[in-house]
Amino acid sequence: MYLSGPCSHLAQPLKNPVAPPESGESIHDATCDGDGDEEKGKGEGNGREGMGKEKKKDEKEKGKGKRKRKEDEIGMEQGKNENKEEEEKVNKGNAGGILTNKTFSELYISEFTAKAITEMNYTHLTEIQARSIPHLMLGSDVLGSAKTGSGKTLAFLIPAIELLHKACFTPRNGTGVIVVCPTRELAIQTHNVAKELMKYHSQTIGYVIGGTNIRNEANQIVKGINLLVATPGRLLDHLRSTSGFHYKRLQCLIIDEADRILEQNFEEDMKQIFKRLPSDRQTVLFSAPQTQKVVDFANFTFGQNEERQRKLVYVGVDDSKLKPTVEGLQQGYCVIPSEKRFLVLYAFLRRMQLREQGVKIMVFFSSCSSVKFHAELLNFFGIECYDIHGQLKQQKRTSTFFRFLKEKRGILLCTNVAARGLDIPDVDYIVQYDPPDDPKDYIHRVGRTARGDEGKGSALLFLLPEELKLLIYLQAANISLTQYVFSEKHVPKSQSQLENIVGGNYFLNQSAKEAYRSYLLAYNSHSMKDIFDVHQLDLTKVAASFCFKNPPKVNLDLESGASKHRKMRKVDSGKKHGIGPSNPYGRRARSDSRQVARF
Ligand SMILES: Nc1ncnc2c1ncn2[C@@H]1O[C@H](COP(=O)(O)OP(=O)(O)OP(=O)(O)O)[C@@H](O)[C@H]1O
Repeated sequence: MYLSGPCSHLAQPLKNPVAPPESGESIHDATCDGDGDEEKGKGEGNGREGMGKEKKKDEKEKGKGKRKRKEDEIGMEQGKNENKEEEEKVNKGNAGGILTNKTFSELYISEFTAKAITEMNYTHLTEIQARSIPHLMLGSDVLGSAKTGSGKTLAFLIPAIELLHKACFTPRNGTGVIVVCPTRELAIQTHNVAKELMKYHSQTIGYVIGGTNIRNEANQIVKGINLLVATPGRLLDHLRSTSGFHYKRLQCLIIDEADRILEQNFEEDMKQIFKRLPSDRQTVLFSAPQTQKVVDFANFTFGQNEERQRKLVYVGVDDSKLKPTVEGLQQGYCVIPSEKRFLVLYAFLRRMQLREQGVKIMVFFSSCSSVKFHAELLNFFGIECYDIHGQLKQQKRTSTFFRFLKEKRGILLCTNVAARGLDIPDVDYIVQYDPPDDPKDYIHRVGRTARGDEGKGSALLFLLPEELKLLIYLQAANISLTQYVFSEKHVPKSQSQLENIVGGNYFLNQSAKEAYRSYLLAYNSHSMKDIFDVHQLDLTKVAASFCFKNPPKVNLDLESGASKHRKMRKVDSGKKHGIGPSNPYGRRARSDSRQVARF
């Protein structure tokens, strides 16, 4: 069931009807970055075929209480009713996968979009798509949440493109849809997916992100970009200073990874953005589940507007499922003393590299300096790897990202800048060399693997003995990890043995010191430092992992922090929690029947 013809109208009237199109007017690609790199990654992750045919009734909704609480908080009466009906209508189309039995051909969408979807090899909708697209197409404000890798991008892009199509937007009408993404790479990737979906449409598309030439972007914006993907800071810059930016007819504002937008301290920018954009637009928020932040964000977005809050439709796909990570993900941790961490990482990557079939690995660190240093060191030792972090020039960041995206095998060292939303095909392993900030960060990092329908992957968390308490916090978020122990025979005994293996003699430079310093800083300013035994860190051992025989002097300026910790130590003295390598989740209550598998 496709709607054909360029100007069929929405079931509900548009909020800001646009002027009729001028004949012959169109800019087919208003992409704002001269660097053609983003094109290379186009469609990489979209060729998933083999949609399951097996039909299986979905489990009845569980845990309604939890969702009810969320709904009450932001007054989503309408959403509650519609969700119930939707859940009953949408049945799973494949066991263990993310697809439903609903097909794209059942959607009331234009033939242009339908043709593009077919060419992208999508036939069935995922659950979040099946449940949110109908509401979005009716023009409702929607708050959508579903696990990582479950197809949220298409869920908001398809209705947005249909909206522009039905309203017959032309460049002259300016911007009709804005998609806000928290990171530059995610913005580029979202733009690429939208571009592929809009291949047969006449509407224009572009993106604006920090770190690129603002004047080139402004020139494109002035020509008219109907669907604009943007990072918040750069969007605000254009709203403030690009005089020909025509956004008064904006129909829809979409915010992807909404919780992250608040975390990254974009609140002020977002407030300014909301103030400038027409208030009668449709507003759409998408995020991973398990996050109170999204509810906060809905409150923040709609403020005092009770009417809007009441009408907001909440589509929470995985709220009733206990596990916040996907089925195809195998997850474990290993306890490694600091002086051995690099050696274990080296041994792990070396073994993976020797595998015949290509293996794709992402390794997360807590700071840019650490990524830089470890990339330098691993490349020196003959383990080729890419690196992405916030201190790289945007052009390098973008080109590295797309190179890794295309690789069949390879290693990417990164900070959390690569943790959210990025859809990198076929990542086999996520290694967390430094711990995540909190369970939510953990979920997003491991969400870079096992993506899409029946995706599979593994995640390995490196923990120092001082960091074991983190497992309790993960457990509280229903994330239970298996313990793995590295066989010592594969791990070089010491750094000097490693040097002998590669026959090299590398010199210590400023980057080692920088990395060591930022490691200590990250450790001390970690948002969950309260749960780490920071004061027990043995600096000599930590320094050894950065190739120093003796800890170098670094100025951390942590006087107050240190005394706070000493005080905390007094309060939290002894081993009340009972955590140790043999009992990583701490003392158990009698009723606790958790199983911890060990090897
Ligand atoms: N209907 C579909 N059928 C098959 N595959 C799909 C479908 N929709 C999306 N996918 C695939 O699933 C993968 C994940 O999609 P997407 O990036 O939209 O997930 P997400 O929910 O936004 O994840 P995150 O929360 O990490 O941002 C992509 O590779 C995409 O091509």
